[in-house]
Amino acid sequence: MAIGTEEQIAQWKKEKTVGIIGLGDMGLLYAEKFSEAGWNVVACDREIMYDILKPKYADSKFKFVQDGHRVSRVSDFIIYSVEAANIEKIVTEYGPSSKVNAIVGGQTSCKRPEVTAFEKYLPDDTKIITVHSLHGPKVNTEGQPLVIIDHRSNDNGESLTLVDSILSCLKSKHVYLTCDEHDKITADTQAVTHAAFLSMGSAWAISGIYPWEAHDNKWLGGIENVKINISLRIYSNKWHVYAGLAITNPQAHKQILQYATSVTELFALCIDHKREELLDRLMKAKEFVFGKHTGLLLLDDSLLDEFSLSEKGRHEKSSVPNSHLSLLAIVDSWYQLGINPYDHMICSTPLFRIFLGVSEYLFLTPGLLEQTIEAGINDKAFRSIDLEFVIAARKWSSIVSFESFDLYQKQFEDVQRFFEPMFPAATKMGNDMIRTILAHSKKQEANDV
Ligand SMILES: NC(=O)C1=CN([C@@H]2O[C@H](COP(=O)(O)OP(=O)(O)OC[C@H]3O[C@@H](n4cnc5c(N)ncnc54)[C@H](OP(=O)(O)O)[C@@H]3O)[C@@H](O)[C@H]2O)C=CC1
Ligand SMILES: O=C(O)C(=O)Cc1ccc(O)cc1
Repeated sequence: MAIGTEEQIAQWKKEKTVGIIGLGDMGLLYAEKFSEAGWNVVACDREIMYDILKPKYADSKFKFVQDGHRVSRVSDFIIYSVEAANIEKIVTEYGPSSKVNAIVGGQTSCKRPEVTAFEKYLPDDTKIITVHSLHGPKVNTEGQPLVIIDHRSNDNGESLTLVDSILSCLKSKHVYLTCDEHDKITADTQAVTHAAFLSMGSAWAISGIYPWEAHDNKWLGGIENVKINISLRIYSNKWHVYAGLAITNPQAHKQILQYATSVTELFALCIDHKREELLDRLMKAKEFVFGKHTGLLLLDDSLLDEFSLSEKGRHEKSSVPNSHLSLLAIVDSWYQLGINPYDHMICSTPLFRIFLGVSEYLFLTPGLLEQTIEAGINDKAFRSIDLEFVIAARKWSSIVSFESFDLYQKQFEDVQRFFEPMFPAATKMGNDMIRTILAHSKKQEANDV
């Protein structure tokens, strides 16, 4: 990271303006952080919302204006923090108002469509340096990966130094990539992670199950708490974030399809009682993904026992062996696609790291994988929910490959309604759980050095 000298930054804070178009969760996070750090910030939301939102931002440190034209005209670094599906339309509208020589970027989760819109609609004098914070708005920005893509600046790093300096107040880890490197990595990491947790939520909802309440202790214990809390965390968010990330990234379609295929094939091996074939396939996947693993595990199951959404779950310890189809399938997908998930750690979201952590725990805890395979083959207790999980994984994959934002929204919101009453408790529990996991993984990193 090349940030300016103290004097240079102090001077820039007097002269330069940062513009934010779209004051949703991420835009507001940036506007508040930058203005608190002493930068001049001008921000807007949808024009028709101006009068309604004006009182809300009256006491803010940033200046709230009517629309993206007013942001663009005065800003030296403009960030579009809007829905991915609307990026082209919004850049068409405000792009031509960009200040001469401004640096323009965005926060959308897939960069090719965003950069294509910038190339098409921004004046030639503008520079394109775009960003992506690899975490949600409720996560502490400190130490999280922040991707920066210097796509068009041609000024020997001068614009990049300004951008790095502005972003430095987030205290994130700056990761420099090209647009296509970014989209490939996020397809490998985020898109498949979301597909798995979305499918779990769909399967529970369609079966009318609140897993933390199940009388037969099927979803008790640390790994189960992770599945429940992360799934509910995703469903408590806005559907367009996940839809945009998966649908607009062609590289994600292939990964999500492979995940659905792995889920289906592993389930078929279980119900056909093809034990040897299942074992052989999972051992190959284990060797490919975890063969070179040394040191401590990212996660410890017992660390997570207390994060149950039910009183009973926090106190009772006797869980039943689960077939863990969702976790077996992710490791199988990585193997089938030749992806080493550890290669992407530098550029990973908290949810991806947690998903890798529980998969690693399942495959590397002595005896657990064998117990899981046994449950998958012989225990009928999880059959019906596993069947719903297979259907859900395939449904999500079809929706993404048909690029249907409408179906995505409908499918997402159906499940969202089912879990809605639990969101306040799940958000609190999920935040505590993620904080514990992140603190634990920092300790592991220190131990591994
Ligand atoms: N949430 C997350 O965890 C992360 C999201 N991202 C990405 O960042 C972007 C923003 O996400 P997020 O903040 O969560 O989403 P939000 O929906 O909270 O924010 C988007 C905001 O942009 C507003 N908007 C829409 N059209 C315009 C316009 N023409 N002019 C000005 N504002 C407009 C929206 O208004 P309205 O609601 O009325 O449409 C909304 O307030 C998305 O592309 C998302 O994929 C990236 C990292 C993390
Ligand atoms: O951590 C995750 O995967 C999240 O769900 C939050 C998130 C959503 C969209 C992004 O572009 C980046 C992070």
